[in-house]
Amino acid sequence: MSSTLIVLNLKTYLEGTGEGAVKVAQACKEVADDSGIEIGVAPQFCDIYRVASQVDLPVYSQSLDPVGAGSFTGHAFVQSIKDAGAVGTLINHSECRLTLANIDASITTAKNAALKTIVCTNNVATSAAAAALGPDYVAVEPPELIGSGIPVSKADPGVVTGSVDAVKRINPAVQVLCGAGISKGEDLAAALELGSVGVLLASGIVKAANPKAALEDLVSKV
Ligand SMILES: O=C(CO)COP(=O)(O)O
Repeated sequence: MSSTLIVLNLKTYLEGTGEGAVKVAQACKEVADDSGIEIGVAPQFCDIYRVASQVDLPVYSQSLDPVGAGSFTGHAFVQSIKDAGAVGTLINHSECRLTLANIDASITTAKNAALKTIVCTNNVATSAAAAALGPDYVAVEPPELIGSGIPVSKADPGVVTGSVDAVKRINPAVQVLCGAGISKGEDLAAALELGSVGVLLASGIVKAANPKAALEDLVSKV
C-alpha cells in the first residue's frame, strides 16, 4: 500500500438499509486491493458494525462525542464506535461543527481509544489551529465547494498549499488531506501535487451511477 489515503464519507446519502453502505464499501475494498491505495469509508454510526464486519477495510465514524461511560444519553460513545469496528473518526466536519474545546476533547477521547483522528477544517487558519491539537490528519474542505462538483484542488489550490505549509510549521507529524468537489483521477493527482497525502470525498463517488467505476477513475492517475 502507498501512503496515499482516500476516505469516502457516506454522509446520509444512502437511504434504506445499511446494505447500500456495505455495497459501496465492497467497491472501495476492491479498488483499494487493485490499486494498492488505502481507501476507508465513513458510514452512519448504525452502519459501522455492519460494514466493518462484512468488509475488510478501514471504517471511520463520522464524528464522536467526548463522553466516557456513564450518565450520558444520546451521545456517540467512543468505546461503542471502536467495538463496532471503526479504526478512526472524523471530527468537526463542516456539517457537524464543534467548538475548539470540543475538537480538542474529541481528539483526546479518540486517541485514548486508539482511534485515528481526522479533523476537518474550512480554511488555512483553522487548519493551523487543528494542527496544534495534534490529530493524525487535518482535512481541509472549503464548505462552499462541498457537494459542488468543483474540485478544491482546482478552484482553491491555495487553501490546500496554505494548509500544508501551516500544518507543517505547527506540527510536522500531522498529515493533510483535502476535500470538496473531488471526484476524478485528475483531482486526486492535483491534490497530491499540492502536498496533501490524500482526499476526503463524498458525492462524486456515493452519488455516481456506478461507484466502483468512479473509484477506479479516482485512482487512475496516481
Ligand atoms: O464533505 C465532504 C467529505 O467529507 C466532501 O463532499 P463532496 O465530495 O461531496 O464535495
